[in-house]
Amino acid sequence: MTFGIEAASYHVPSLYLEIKDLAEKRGIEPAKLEKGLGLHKMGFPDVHEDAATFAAEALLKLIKDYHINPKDIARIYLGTESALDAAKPTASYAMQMVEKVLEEEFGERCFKNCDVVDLTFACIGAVDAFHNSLDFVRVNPDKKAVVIASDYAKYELASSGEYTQGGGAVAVLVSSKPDLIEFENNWGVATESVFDFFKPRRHFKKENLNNAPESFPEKIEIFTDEPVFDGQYSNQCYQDRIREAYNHYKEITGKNKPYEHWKYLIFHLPYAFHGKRVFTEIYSLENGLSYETPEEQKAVAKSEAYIQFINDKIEKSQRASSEIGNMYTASIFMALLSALQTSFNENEELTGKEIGFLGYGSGSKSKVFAGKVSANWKNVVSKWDVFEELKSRTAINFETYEKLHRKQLENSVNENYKGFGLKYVELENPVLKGARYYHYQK
Ligand SMILES: CC(C)(COP(=O)([O-])OP(=O)([O-])OC[C@H]1O[C@@H](n2cnc3c(N)ncnc32)[C@H](O)[C@@H]1OP(=O)([O-])[O-])[C@@H](O)C(=O)NCCC(=O)NCCSC(=O)C[C@@](C)(O)CC(=O)[O-]
Repeated sequence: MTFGIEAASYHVPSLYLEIKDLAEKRGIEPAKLEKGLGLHKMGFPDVHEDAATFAAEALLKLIKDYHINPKDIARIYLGTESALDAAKPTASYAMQMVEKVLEEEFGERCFKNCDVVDLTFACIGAVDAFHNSLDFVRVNPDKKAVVIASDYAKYELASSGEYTQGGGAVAVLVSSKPDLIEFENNWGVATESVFDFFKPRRHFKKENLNNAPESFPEKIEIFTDEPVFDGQYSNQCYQDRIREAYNHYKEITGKNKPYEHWKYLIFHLPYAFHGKRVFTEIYSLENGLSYETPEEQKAVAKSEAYIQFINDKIEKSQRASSEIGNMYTASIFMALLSALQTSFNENEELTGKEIGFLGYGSGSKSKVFAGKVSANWKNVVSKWDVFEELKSRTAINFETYEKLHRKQLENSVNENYKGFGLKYVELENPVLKGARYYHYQK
């Protein structure tokens, strides 16, 4: 029996900012962002969009496109680091939104017996949900699981993370009928607790706040959606963890140079060119090349053989990322969709080809694993149109972007949007304060 991904869908934020507009306003050379990091557009959520609406859109699309009976979904595990609540899972919001839309066809509470939860480990949380759900279907081969990766990658204005912002969701159906990719059960894992990127409770003292009212507590702790991070250190942690997880994968499988057997290398992409920039180390180790000095490292990156390797095995997975930015947990899944969509559009045959995955989540952990493309993959991919759909987003200017970022807009940019949207957050009723209410516009 085989296990893996039976179907997949995605959703991206409805707005975007041209990276060159951001570069100009921040006094950064556009070529650094476009040619150095591979960034072209930055996906950005409208006022009514958040990680729950992205997840709901991807889930509804999955169910509709592949004619899934929602009652056959035994669990919905959602990987996110953009949780809207520290107790109530974002998955429960997404599930409720979709349940309402499906009510007419499937009756009330079609997810009544569905196991729903969030998993969090920065960008690798959805890989963890996927790993766990694969185990679940291996034990229960007659059951189906949905894994959703959904996030909004937001950084402080004018920080070095700002140009890597993005967002969106990918949902996959995991089952014993892996029409897209079947996965082997080998997981290279590497973990180390570090502070490369994290979202702690921020501490504020009353004495440091301007005009704090008398009733204000002396000290408060709040979560913000903007991380504390050290960019170059996070690059190093990423590189170290994927090397360790890759070596662990080699150890447990006994495979020699596994990357050479992979048609595509699918990375967690915090920005489009990250995978190809960091893989130089593993590539050098595998090929006996010196990798000590910055000059040696540059020489590997610029070598004809490495450039050919990138063009063959990584470039197609970067394309969606260049148009969206970091999707945190969803980035690795979107990198997969990007590569498969491109192969599909180019009429390439992938059946039986092996794909390697290198996941990373700050804080920090990497998982390295592999799967094989199934004979039915084209039927699954025929439901997507990733690059065409990206063209239907609305462009925003820099002023609108800053207002959205600062939460200064009351109304959505696209007021007549279709699909799920946040209607309001309860602020008065003491027993519902903070509850979020969503609706669906046809
Ligand atoms: C990612 C960094 C650190 C990048 O930091 P940076 O300082 O913007 O860029 P850089 O100096 O590292 O690289 C710039 C590249 O542009 C090139 N360049 C320069 N000028 C030009 C020019 N004129 N024309 C052409 N190319 C140019 C330059 O040569 C270089 O390319 P290289 O040669 O090294 O390949 C920053 O954006 C950042 O802090 N981002 C936020 C954190 C982050 O994304 N970290 C990534 C690893 S951690 C991770 O992936 C986890 C994460 C973040 O997703 C969170 C989670 O797990 O939840």
